[in-house]
Amino acid sequence: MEEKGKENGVAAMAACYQGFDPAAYLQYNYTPPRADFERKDSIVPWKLACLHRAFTEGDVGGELLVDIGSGPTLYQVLSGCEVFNQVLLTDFLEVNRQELRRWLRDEEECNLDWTPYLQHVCKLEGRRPSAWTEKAAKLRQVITDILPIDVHRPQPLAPDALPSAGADCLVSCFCLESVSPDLAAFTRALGHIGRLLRTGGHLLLIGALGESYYFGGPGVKIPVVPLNEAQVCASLKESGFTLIRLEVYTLNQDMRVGVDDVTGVFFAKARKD
Ligand SMILES: C[S@@+](CC[C@H](N)C(=O)[O-])C[C@H]1O[C@@H](n2cnc3c(N)ncnc32)[C@H](O)[C@@H]1O
Ligand SMILES: O=[N+]([O-])c1ccc2c(c1)CN[C@@H](CO)C2
Repeated sequence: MEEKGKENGVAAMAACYQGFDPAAYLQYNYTPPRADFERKDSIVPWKLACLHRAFTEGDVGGELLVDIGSGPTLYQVLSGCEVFNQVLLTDFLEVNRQELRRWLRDEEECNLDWTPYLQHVCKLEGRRPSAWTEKAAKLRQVITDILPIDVHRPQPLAPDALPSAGADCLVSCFCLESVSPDLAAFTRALGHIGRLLRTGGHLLLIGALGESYYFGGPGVKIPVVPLNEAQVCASLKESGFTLIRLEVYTLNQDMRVGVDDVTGVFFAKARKD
């Protein structure tokens, strides 16, 4: 595609995000039924189990974990914060970075109570649920910054954001396919974030399958690149990753709540060649 065409597509996506509403987004996706810790078929417990296993099975380690496109959510680093000494959160929008800062500073006006999430991950770790306060303290200790990011730039972060060797591990959830105008841009963005990761470092990627749109707030309809498993695998390979494991969750009717048309969720663990 012509350079102009690529820039127009990316600019159009950025315009869609101007109406993104963190509180609504959290309400749509991070409350029951999609986040019901009593339901075996709920999506969020499935994601937390994938992340817990991936962070704790022994091959992932180092100093620095970076979360790409954090949005207003913290769940994606609840297991990783026990493995890395430093965690960086990132997002394109100031409203999301503000939401995360509010939680970090333990301010009242957070739009979601993360306690059930902290308690659930403590349980996965074999700790008593009341250890959630220790996990919250650990998170506040290891998250050292919340940075602006644009995955469509060859250098998604500010030049001095990372050590020269890069991050030891990246996690990214529902970002690339939700911010890219098409599959080619998705794959390019995957390559851009791959450059933030050291050789041999791990990427934990969660994303939507078969999704063509989602609501980022009331009336804020955001287009999504509809992905299938084969495309995810091909894009990872093309971007210099070796796939270690791919897991897929298929939504049942109860999980389709009208905020998107997602049909499945993938979890990929990969290593940078
Ligand atoms: C669907 S949300 C995912 C949020 C969170 N990671 C989760 O798991 O729910 C997509 C996020 O990508 C961010 N975003 C939008 N454009 C971006 C870009 N060009 N580069 C990086 N992130 C972007 C949005 O601000 C939003 O927080
Ligand atoms: O069920 N979930 O846990 C969940 C969480 C976040 C998102 C989805 C589903 C589906 N839509 C994406 C945006 O493309 C955002």
